Amino acid sequence: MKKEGKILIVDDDEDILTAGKLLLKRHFSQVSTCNVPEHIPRFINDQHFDAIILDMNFGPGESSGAQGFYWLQKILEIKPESVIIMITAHGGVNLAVEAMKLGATDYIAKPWQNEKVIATVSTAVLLGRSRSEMQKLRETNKVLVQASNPASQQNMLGQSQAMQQIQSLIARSAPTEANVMILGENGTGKELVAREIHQQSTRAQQVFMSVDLGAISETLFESELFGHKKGSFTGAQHDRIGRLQAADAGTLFLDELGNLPLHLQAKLLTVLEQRKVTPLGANKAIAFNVRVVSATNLSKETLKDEQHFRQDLLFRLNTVEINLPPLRERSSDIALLASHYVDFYAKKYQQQGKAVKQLSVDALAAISSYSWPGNIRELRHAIERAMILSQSEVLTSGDFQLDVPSHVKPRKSTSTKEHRVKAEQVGTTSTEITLPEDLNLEQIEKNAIALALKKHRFNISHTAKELGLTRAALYRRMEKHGL
Ligand SMILES: Nc1ncnc2c1ncn2[C@@H]1O[C@H](COP(=O)(O)OP(=O)(O)OP(=O)(O)O)[C@@H](O)[C@H]1O
Repeated sequence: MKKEGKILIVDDDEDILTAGKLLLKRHFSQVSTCNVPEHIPRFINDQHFDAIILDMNFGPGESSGAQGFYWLQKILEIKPESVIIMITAHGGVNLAVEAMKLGATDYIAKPWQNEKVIATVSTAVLLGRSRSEMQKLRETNKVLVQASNPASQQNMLGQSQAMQQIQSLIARSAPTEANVMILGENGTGKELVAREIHQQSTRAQQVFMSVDLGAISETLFESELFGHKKGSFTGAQHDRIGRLQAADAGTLFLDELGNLPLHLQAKLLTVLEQRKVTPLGANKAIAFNVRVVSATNLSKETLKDEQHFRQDLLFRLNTVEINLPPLRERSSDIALLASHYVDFYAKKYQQQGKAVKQLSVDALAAISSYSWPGNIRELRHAIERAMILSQSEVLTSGDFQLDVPSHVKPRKSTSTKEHRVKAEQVGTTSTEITLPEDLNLEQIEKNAIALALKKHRFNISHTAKELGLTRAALYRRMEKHGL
């Protein structure tokens, strides 16, 4: 039976070409021949060959091998992954050895033995196919890396003294291999800082792998991070590479580190110390090389409390510590951020006929004095919401309704059909939700999420927990409702 394999034979001797083609055609799916070496570039540029069989000498009386060496190098220049077998004259082993030093894979000595030729070419074809597979994977990997570090990523804005210090800390620590821990409330921009560190590091061309430790269930922790072998647990139908290995050579961003239970902290520490990971069901550890950037909204005090966080893991991760201040402590950045997001959403909603272009002076004053418990994420959402709802070109303070989100504000209605739920029933202190008359489920969901976000000061993990959702599911719903 014929094997898959595309082979090119290059020789100026027509008898060799005919004999080679007849022999190999019986065993491989495609055999092409070329009797003029100058045509090689056209052949290999036009199509892919798993193996190329190349004569050592072209032209009568030639025996130095110079032309063979020349074309060998030329092919490798055009397609470095090419697998080349040299044809040498009887006794030309020394030349073959030279050729292999220059990158040839093997050689066939003339006169050849058919079985030996088939065996040599079969091995070369296998090698050629795996090299081109590798090449494809490398290309795919490049695209994925670019997609994971999009150029369109939001720039870090902020000119306050605090932000200038953060920028300087990033610039100094990014080019080193030091592990960095970013502390800050939810929505202060920890992930943005992590991406910035990656971008300014020597690993910028490699992958940025984000792992949301708050979103991975305890049972899946090992399989997600370390990977698993097929059959290692019920449902493991294929081998799967873990995130640590997938991040190899790049930056591993451990988000929501504070959500990791103590026993999993121990496991994480072990693999980070050993820089080796054993996938579930495997018996061999695999080395990996990552630079770790982590983030948490836990306070320094909580992190230093052994009941919450292993101190040995803390010391491993916080070689450099970056403390992102809440937005209320850098309110001089609010105007810049707000005008950036007004422009951003003006472009986004242009097509839908939204005319908003700027903030009024009173709007700017209102948002500058608000405390923004959800930080920049809340500011961003507040601007988007105001722009969606506003009918005019200028946003006023009324468009923001900053003390309580507009959709959970009590209405002064006396309708007997209106159902009111006291705030205590959903655990808030002062807000009363008004359920709409038609009990529209979408609206109720939106209200519940907005209320829970506010209650938990935009802490995504706590909000998700209270709502009985995963963090990822909560993010999806926030996106859907424009929250
Ligand atoms: N300095 C900044 N300039 C512009 N946008 C910012 C800045 N910081 C944060 N943002 C925006 O605010 C939002 C929240 O940022 P990010 O996700 O990085 O915060 P976080 O601290 O990691 O949040 P969480 O703790 O909830 O995961 C994002 O939309 C981000 O683009």
